[in-house]
Amino acid sequence: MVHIRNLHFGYSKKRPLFQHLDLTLERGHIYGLLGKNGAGKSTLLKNMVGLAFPEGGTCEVLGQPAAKRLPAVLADLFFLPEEIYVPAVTAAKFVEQTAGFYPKFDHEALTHYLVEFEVPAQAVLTALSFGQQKKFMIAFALAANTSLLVLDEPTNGLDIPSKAQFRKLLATAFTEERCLIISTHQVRDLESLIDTVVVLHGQRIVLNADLGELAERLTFATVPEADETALYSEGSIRGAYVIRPNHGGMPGRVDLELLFNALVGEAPALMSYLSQKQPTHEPVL
Ligand SMILES: Nc1ncnc2c1ncn2[C@@H]1O[C@H](COP(=O)(O)OP(=O)(O)OP(=O)(O)O)[C@@H](O)[C@H]1O
Repeated sequence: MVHIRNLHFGYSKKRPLFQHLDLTLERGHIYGLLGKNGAGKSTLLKNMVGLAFPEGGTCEVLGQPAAKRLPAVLADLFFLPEEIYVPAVTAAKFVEQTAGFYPKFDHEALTHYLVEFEVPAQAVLTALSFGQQKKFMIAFALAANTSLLVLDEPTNGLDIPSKAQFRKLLATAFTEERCLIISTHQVRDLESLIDTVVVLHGQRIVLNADLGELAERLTFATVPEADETALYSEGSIRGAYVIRPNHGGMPGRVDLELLFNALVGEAPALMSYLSQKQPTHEPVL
């Protein structure tokens, strides 16, 4: 679905944002793209959807260079940017004017999503609150039914019930034919939704791993004191949060926040442990 090889990109020559960046995304997965503020998540997504152009390397989407922005590719991908701008028309008018660009657009699904999100369908879009506008666009993005759906910080501006609703609707709209990538720096918003975690750090992808596999390989715990078995530890008022190897125990919950902190803190023991085995669908570390 998305094949990025040896991507080089920077807004200025002096400050490259990506160097030797590789990433593969496949159908049937919901990817969570995590990275610190300014790591380049939005920029990476823009390269994928043909709104930023690689300086070196290749970025292919649906078998075509993303930068070509071929109509057939654009009809089968939807990109929802972090900042949204809606026109001063009703939802119905917006749908009438734009749904035609997406051959698989599902009008019934849109009605259902708008009801679930409690977005008034008759209102002029610019008269809606920012959160309501965002929910309208998320509903539209899901209903467009494209093979590739790229959502940049979709939960920004959503209240707590809407975030839960967002996770529910996304899970409903997902099929094995689709590939979803969602960026966030609010790691907890994606827990229980994504199946694969992608971490962007230091100009490259430092992790692209299946959550089930991570749960089999790692355990996350709070202990009175970290010992030498910890691959990574972080002090807390209750003791220490630790990541340890899971030696054949039951897979538990992956603490995405702790894992993220470890990866961007460049925890060498964890990096080395994870690199010992090739994950199923992308080189890690
Ligand atoms: N159009 C642009 N022109 C010049 N620099 C830019 C442009 N867009 C982004 N940048 C810079 O590129 C870097 C990465 O920005 P980007 O928005 O991709 O990061 P991000 O990981 O999405 O951040 P955040 O989590 O804060 O949204 C930042 O230093 C930013 O200032």
